[in-house]
Amino acid sequence: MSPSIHPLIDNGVTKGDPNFPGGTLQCRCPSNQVVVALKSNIAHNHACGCSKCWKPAGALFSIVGVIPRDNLSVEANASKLKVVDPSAVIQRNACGDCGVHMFGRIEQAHPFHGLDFVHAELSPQKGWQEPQFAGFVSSIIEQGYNPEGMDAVRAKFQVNGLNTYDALSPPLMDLIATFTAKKAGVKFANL
Ligand SMILES: N[C@@H](CCC(=O)N[C@@H](CSCO)C(=O)NCC(=O)O)C(=O)O
Ligand SMILES: [Zn+2]
Ligand SMILES: [Zn+2]
Repeated sequence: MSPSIHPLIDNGVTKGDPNFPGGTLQCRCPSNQVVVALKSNIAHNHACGCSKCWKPAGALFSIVGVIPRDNLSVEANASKLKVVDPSAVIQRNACGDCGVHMFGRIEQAHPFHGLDFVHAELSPQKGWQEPQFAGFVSSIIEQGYNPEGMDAVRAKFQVNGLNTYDALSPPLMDLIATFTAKKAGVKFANL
């Protein structure tokens, strides 16, 4: 049987609307939901196998994308938000009642500073950017996934048109390396 990666991957990836204007995210409480407004589409949406990103029950992977922090505002029940792990680079603000992560924010100097991490599946609107790749794939082993099943996991992503990486995608890794090089004062040259 093929592994259950995430409902948005298992049933085939649905393309988003390239002109999607944004929408809202809601937590999963039956009442008094935390509501977050997003003023644009997300970017770099990806499946993440790391141990820290929120996943729906039964899923091996999270689906998470980024949005400029200025495009995100909490519209209702902000008082329910709690930072899951204050020592993490990404400060994941979760609903203290239902546990879903509403947004992750980076407050320190970091290549992704200014971008918030969000889960579009918490939105009632359709058209968000579809997942573009799978990152931190090998990290699922750290959470107890049998290493013998990894070929099947990677194959399932490939069948759905998603490349797999054990960190992030090449454009994001290039951003991280550029930030690190600039901080060190490296001068770029066409060697
Ligand atoms: N093996 C570790 C990896 C954790 C990790 O580095 N996660 C990345 C990706 S999260 C979304 O893409 C990261 O940037 N983490 C920073 C943070 O979580 O604060 C594990 O599985 O835990
Ligand atoms: Zn909630
Ligand atoms: Zn992650």
